[in-house]
Amino acid sequence: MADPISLPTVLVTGGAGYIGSHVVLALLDAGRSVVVLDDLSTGRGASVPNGVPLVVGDVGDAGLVERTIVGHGVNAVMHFAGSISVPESVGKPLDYYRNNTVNSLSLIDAGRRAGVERFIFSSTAAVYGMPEAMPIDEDAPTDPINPYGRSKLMTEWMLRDAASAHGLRYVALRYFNVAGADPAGRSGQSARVATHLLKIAAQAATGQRPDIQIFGDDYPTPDGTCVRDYIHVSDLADAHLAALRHLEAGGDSLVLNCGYGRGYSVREVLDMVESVLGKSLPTRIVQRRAGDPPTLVAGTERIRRLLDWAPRHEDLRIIVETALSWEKKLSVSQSE
Ligand SMILES: NC(=O)c1ccc[n+]([C@@H]2O[C@H](COP(=O)([O-])OP(=O)(O)OC[C@H]3O[C@@H](n4cnc5c(N)ncnc54)[C@H](O)[C@@H]3O)[C@@H](O)[C@H]2O)c1
Ligand SMILES: O=c1ccn([C@@H]2O[C@H](COP(=O)(O)OP(=O)(O)O[C@H]3O[C@H](CO)[C@H](O)[C@H](O)[C@H]3O)[C@@H](O)[C@H]2O)c(=O)[nH]1
Repeated sequence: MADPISLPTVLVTGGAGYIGSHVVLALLDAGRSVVVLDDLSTGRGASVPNGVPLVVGDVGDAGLVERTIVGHGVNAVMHFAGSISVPESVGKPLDYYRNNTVNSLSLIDAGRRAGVERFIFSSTAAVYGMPEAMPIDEDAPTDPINPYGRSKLMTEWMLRDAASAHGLRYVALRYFNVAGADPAGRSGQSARVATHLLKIAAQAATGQRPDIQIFGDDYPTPDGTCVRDYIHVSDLADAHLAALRHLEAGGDSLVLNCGYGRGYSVREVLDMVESVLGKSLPTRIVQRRAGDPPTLVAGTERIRRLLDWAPRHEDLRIIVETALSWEKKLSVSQSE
């Protein structure tokens, strides 16, 4: 294990949220020291482990960011803080450009002024829009179809240009469908407003909603429902550590997909939920949701090769089991 004294602290923005909290755990497990900056707009203070400093504030507050970097001896930033709902971004585009693009600009610039040389950014498969060829590799055209995807792609561009001009190096990770929970039960998806398929299914499984809507069963896919590449959140966290090690070893800037390269349909995911539960759940076929591509599957050759990343939780059953265990734990703690 690395000596925590000899390695600089990592600033994790959005570390009180779903994915950020799993990355904080992975960093601690690897013996790294961490400081979290989060405004708790969707995250929970309780998701930040005891002993990890939590700075409550806005990632767009450049003075606060610089003081945090200098005060904690930070030399790498992992940037998760942002707004994440595609449909909300269509109704409130300027909020998304402000929180995702403008605040990222402020963070990158504050980091640069304070001497941060390594930056890892949460990007998204939404930058590809409606791609034709599957699996999607990183050289596929980027053509996002909503403000969320555009707000993230602009941040990738800012990082690319800042890297050329100012010597920082970065890894932009384009996540596909993140799901599951820490296998040790320390964190999980705790969003107050659920939109993701597996979170919705977990809420139905724990009696928090009467049924699950399936958004369309007339897509050009084997069973008519949309196909997605679900990646376990702890494997995604490992990818962040691998990206950090890559940058710390002097590696070049990279843009990488994060997925497994294998797709499951909505029905297949719900079948697995029912198999794990040992009972069926009420489902309803409703209209297609606007903006859903039929199939999104990541090309993963690049991340496996360049980061030497080897996922440990690739089995859909593990993703579903960990998500359900977390939801049970959360619903018990919320009812207490
Ligand atoms: N969940 C997914 O499937 C998915 C897919 C692709 C990309 N991403 C990206 O991953 C990142 C993390 O997503 P998540 O699912 O953990 O969401 P989340 O909402 O659980 O986490 C976001 C965190 O950022 C914080 N935050 C938001 N705006 C902030 C601000 N201005 N200043 C400080 N903190 C702020 C929130 O309080 C929250 O803790 C996001 O950037 C998201 O766009 C997520
Ligand atoms: O109640 C639900 C919820 C979802 N779905 C379906 O399940 C699939 C997965 O939907 P999610 O909302 O879980 O995830 P998305 O594929 O829409 O979105 C994910 O991928 C996007 C990129 O395309 C963004 O990165 C986004 O943040 C990330 O969660 C979609 O076909 C959706 O229509 C349902 O049928 N019923």
